[in-house]
Amino acid sequence: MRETVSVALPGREYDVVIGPGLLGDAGALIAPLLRRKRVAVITESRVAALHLEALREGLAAKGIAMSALKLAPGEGTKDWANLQRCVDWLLDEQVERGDIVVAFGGGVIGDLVGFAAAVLRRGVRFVQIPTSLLAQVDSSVGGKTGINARQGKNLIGAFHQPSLVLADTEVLGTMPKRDFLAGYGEVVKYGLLGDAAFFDWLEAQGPALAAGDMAARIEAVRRSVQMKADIVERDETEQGDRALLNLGHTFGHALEAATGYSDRLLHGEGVAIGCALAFELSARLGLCPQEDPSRLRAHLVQMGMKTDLRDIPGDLPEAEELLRLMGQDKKVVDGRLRFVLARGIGQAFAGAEVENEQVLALLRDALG
Ligand SMILES: NC(=O)c1ccc[n+]([C@@H]2O[C@H](COP(=O)([O-])OP(=O)(O)OC[C@H]3O[C@@H](n4cnc5c(N)ncnc54)[C@H](O)[C@@H]3O)[C@@H](O)[C@H]2O)c1
Ligand SMILES: O=C(O)C(=O)C[C@@H](O)[C@H](O)[C@H](O)COP(=O)(O)O
Ligand SMILES: [Zn+2]
Repeated sequence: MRETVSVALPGREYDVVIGPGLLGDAGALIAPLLRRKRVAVITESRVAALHLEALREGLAAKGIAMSALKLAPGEGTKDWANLQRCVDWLLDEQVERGDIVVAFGGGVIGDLVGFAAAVLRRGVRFVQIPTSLLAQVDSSVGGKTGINARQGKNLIGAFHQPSLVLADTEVLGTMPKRDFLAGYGEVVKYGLLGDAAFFDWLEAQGPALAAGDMAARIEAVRRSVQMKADIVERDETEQGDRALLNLGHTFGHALEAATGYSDRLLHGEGVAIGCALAFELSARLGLCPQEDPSRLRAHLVQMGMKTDLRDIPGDLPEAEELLRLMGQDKKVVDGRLRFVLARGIGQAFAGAEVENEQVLALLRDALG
């Protein structure tokens, strides 16, 4: 039950290995990349308590020594202070240019540690060992790394591809349900953006996947990663097609900013709500039939996920303020928002210009 997806970027090809029990084999899988038998692992306390020993043992099985830095869990860790902490620690550990840094955790750790590796000694190689569903299906692949700024989400960062990704689907067994379902928001995104058959499959298999069915988990990770790899191979630095992976994010990132990157709204929850809004906007603009946003919402409800602005606890700012926050989106051109919209499920397209009034009307209706 092991799958491998290759990301074929010229000169920087790497494998994404997917399946149960990979932590135990981490030493064998990482050893070919090493010049000396040691790695510096950066993780966070929740993941460390559950899985760091298994990783240590897996590395030790091939005589690889491991030192570890444990950060605090949560989105707040993706900041300047923790970037500095990572870089300081890696320098204190005398990590050389030829060494490997390991990011062991969810998307927060992957983004932060990948960025630290990108700037350390002007770039050292790193391995992603994603432990959350979101990180396995999305953030560990494709090389977007970075931290959040006061002004908005992921505004400081670099493209820095990992040298290897090990997605051990067994570690997903310890994920809290809410975090797991947030990651499912990105899985649904893949069906919506370019693969209607995958969306059909998720409608049928989503509940089994959430209940822990290993074959379903491996299949969901494999299909998502394969789609991401195909897109990243075509457009590594988001000059065109890669923006498809941003479906739902213009809304989602603004909502994360509006809720202070707190646990009122997790990234994947914002993406799911953002996808619902993007489909609703597409239907209002006559781009897709109204059945599509309805079908999407029905599936999110079936999975027990948030679908609406009204599902976010606490007060949200008014529509005008949400639109202002959306203005920090990296797809903005000449000060104007560009949306990823859809002509139907599995048929997203990037670069859509929409009048502010139409976005405001949608947001006002959604805020109720
Ligand atoms: N670089 C990219 O392409 C990309 C793509 C998507 C999302 N992201 C970023 O990823 C972040 C969200 O990632 P996330 O949802 O993994 O968040 P996260 O890293 O905060 O992990 C979610 C929660 O799950 C816990 N956790 C992780 N693995 C676990 C396990 N195996 N068992 C028990 N608990 C576990 C963590 O401690 C945390 O509380 C956001 O910052 C988002 O911007 C980046
Ligand atoms: O890999 C990509 O490209 C994505 O857009 C994937 C997203 O799921 C992810 O959240 C990404 O970090 C968002 O990128 P950003 O450029 O909008 O910050
Ligand atoms: Zn995302």
